Amino acid sequence: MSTLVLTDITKYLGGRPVLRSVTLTVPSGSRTSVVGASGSGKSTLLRLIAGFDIPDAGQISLGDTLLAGGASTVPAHRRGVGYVAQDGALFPHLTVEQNIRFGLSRSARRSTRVAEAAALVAIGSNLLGRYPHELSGGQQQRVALARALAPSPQVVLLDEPFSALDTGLRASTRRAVIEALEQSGVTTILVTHDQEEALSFGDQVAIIDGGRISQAGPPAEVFDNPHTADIAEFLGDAILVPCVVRDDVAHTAFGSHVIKHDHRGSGDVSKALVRPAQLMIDTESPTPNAVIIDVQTIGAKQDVLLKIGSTREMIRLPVVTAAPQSYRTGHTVQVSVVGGVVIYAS
Ligand SMILES: Nc1ncnc2c1ncn2[C@@H]1O[C@H](COP(=O)(O)OP(=O)(O)OP(=O)(O)O)[C@@H](O)[C@H]1O
Repeated sequence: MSTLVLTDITKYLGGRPVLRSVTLTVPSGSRTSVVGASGSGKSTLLRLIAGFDIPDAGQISLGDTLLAGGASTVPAHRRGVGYVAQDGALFPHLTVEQNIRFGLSRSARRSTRVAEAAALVAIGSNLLGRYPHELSGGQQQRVALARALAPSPQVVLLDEPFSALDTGLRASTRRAVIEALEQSGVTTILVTHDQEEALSFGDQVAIIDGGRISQAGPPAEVFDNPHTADIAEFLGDAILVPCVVRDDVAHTAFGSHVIKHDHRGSGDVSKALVRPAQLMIDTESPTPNAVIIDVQTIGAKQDVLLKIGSTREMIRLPVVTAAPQSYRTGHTVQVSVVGGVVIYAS
């Protein structure tokens, strides 16, 4: 078993706490993404797991082995942890084959491990003799993953491995990497500042903010039920509208809604989270509740700015439409919400 457990990890750098009481469990063979803004502590967390640095407090264990935080620390090269850096960090003077072989023991070098690892990341034998500069960015990242997987590590750490790739290559490389990780069954942590990447990567997403994990759980659950309004906004387009709660129903300028999750705590004034995908616009309704303030057409998409009811609330809504003329500045429409809302204290 290679379940990775971080317990109460704290790390100071330059006299400042960079990680504060971080607790996270990554079950054996599963994938977790850690997402946070620049400087939130993501790379520091990976460095501690890899063994490049040690925590000031807390423990890191892998299966039954205490890696850090005990009487002694297991050194990086004995941890069974592979690491893939942002730019792949391939050795430029070594071929693909030599790069993948680099971390293998003498006996493993003679085995079929190099060919297996290359095949796992879909690097064909025709590329094995090439040097890194003769590969595309996506191929370089896949070779870097093959090099990390070749020694059969228990854990692989990916530090923003797709961020240097352009959009199309990024999506295809990500799919190839996920497939290779799935086949190898290795426990994986990916750190990224890209919310979509984090939400689509694995079994668990952990949000890190100012060195603390603010929420962790299955991606669909975390997206559906962000514990704070800040997390809701961080994870994707969020409309937060004032609401009044009466008889366990949330009343907003859009109408009345079922409350899916209530995070008001002791606060009484509240706001409701609505995702743009929940909004329906009816241009023919006899009971309009919003007026179109501005429309911008970008190809098949329209960006519609609406003023809701008699409030001062404005919302900007991306709409895909086959009939762009439906939305005109000054027209009234009815906006309704499909599904329930999550509410927070204001
Ligand atoms: N050696 C160091 N000495 C002092 N402060 C450091 C050191 N290394 C990192 N920091 C600080 O620790 C904080 C967390 O850094 P870290 O690199 O872990 O963040 P990150 O979330 O990975 O950021 P990015 O997405 O920009 O790579 C930052 O504020 C950074 O300035």
